[in-house]
Amino acid sequence: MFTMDRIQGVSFLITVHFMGEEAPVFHVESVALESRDCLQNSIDIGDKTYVISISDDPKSSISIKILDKLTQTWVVPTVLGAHPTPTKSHAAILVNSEKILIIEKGVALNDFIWFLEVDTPFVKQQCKIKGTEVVAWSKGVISEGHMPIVISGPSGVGKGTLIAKLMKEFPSKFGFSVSHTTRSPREKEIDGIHYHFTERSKMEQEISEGKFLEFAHVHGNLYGTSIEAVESVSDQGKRCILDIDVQGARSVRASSLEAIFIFVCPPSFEELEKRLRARGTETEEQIQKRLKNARAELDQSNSLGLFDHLLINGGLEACYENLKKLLSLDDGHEDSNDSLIKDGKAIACYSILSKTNSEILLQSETNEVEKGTANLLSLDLSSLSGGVLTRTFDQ
Ligand SMILES: Nc1ncnc2c1ncn2[C@@H]1O[C@H](COP(=O)(O)OP(=O)(O)OP(=O)(O)O)[C@@H](O)[C@H]1O
Ligand SMILES: Nc1nc2c(ncn2[C@@H]2O[C@H](COP(=O)(O)O)[C@@H](O)[C@H]2O)c(=O)[nH]1
Repeated sequence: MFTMDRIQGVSFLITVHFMGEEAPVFHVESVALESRDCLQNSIDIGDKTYVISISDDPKSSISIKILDKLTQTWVVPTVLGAHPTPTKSHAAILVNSEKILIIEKGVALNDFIWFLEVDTPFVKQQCKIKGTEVVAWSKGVISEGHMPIVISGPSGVGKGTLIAKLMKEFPSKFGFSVSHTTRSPREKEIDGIHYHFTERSKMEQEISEGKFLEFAHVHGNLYGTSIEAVESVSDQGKRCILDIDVQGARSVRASSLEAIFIFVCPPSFEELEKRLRARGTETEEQIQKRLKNARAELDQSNSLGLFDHLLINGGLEACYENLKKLLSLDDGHEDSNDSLIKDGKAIACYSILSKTNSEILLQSETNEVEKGTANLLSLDLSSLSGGVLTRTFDQ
């Protein structure tokens, strides 16, 4: 049976402080830290205590037990998601009432930050579906530069064309989230590459099993993004691109996947119709349906807090350049943490130094300075709750 993997997409910004540069800022308002690097950590949230222990079972690296303090009963929850790499020592700290941050020691540098989701919307939904206590692992992704990108816009506006250009120019940086759909393949579409073409009943079954991050009825068919589709892109160390409709974008916004949301607009409705017809992939009836839906999607593009960027696809080259600009790909910009992330072989040895409402500060315990890696890492907690991104309107 398919086991559900959680998305490695709960991302947060990390500021890297190098020794010998700015003196580190210590926060007077830091909470007293109860976290220790050890085999077992326990975290209190409301009436529950979450006990996080190194497991004897080699299949699950860390085991979770929950103590209900009112009834003094223990529950072993259903644990969803790809588990952290087995390790000998970890530290845990409460981020907020929804998530516990786990810092693993002695694992690859790109694999040491994990969240145990205990009461996120995703976990609440899964509790309802399964009728049991549920917790879910999600992996911390370092920096906004690795956040998945959600691209929406009316049918025929050029989303697929823009994505294809991006993937062609940056094949090792981006990976496409292959959606499932119940629509029939077009002439040149390949199963598993453009879509996973599937039967409605099979897809509905998998949706009910919680295997989908989002799904929507679009132009008379069912479309959806499986958790595995996003997970398999991040497993390749690539930034995931999702081409989904506005309903799907809304669902992703409400999920625990931190992403950048871009809406692509046509220069005019007439031009949209022209492109849709010129593509020649739909019947007249389907074109009419897609144009009708396009009006509704365009109306929703301004929904408060939904899209971070609106891109107008007038001239293709100009629009593509704007897309690259807003993804900081135009100026040789290299993410400040890339040196840290690329070195998957380096071993993490960070402990939790301080926590405020807005950040958690980690300190390296080894002398990483000579190796050129970070001595202090600041985890920006504001981006854990949706990340306020600047709203740009590109022409
Ligand atoms: N800027 C542009 N100027 C003119 N034609 C364009 C432009 N961008 C894309 N096109 C053309 O418009 C048609 C629709 O583009 P595309 O298939 O990429 O749209 P889409 O938004 O992915 O549609 P759908 O949501 O239906 O998959 C294609 O034939 C493409 O070559
Ligand atoms: N909500 C979702 N929408 C999706 C997904 N995959 C594609 N789409 C959107 O569907 C329309 C039509 O696509 P087409 O390939 O039939 O032309 C388009 O707007 C896509 O963005 C998905 O997984 N979820």
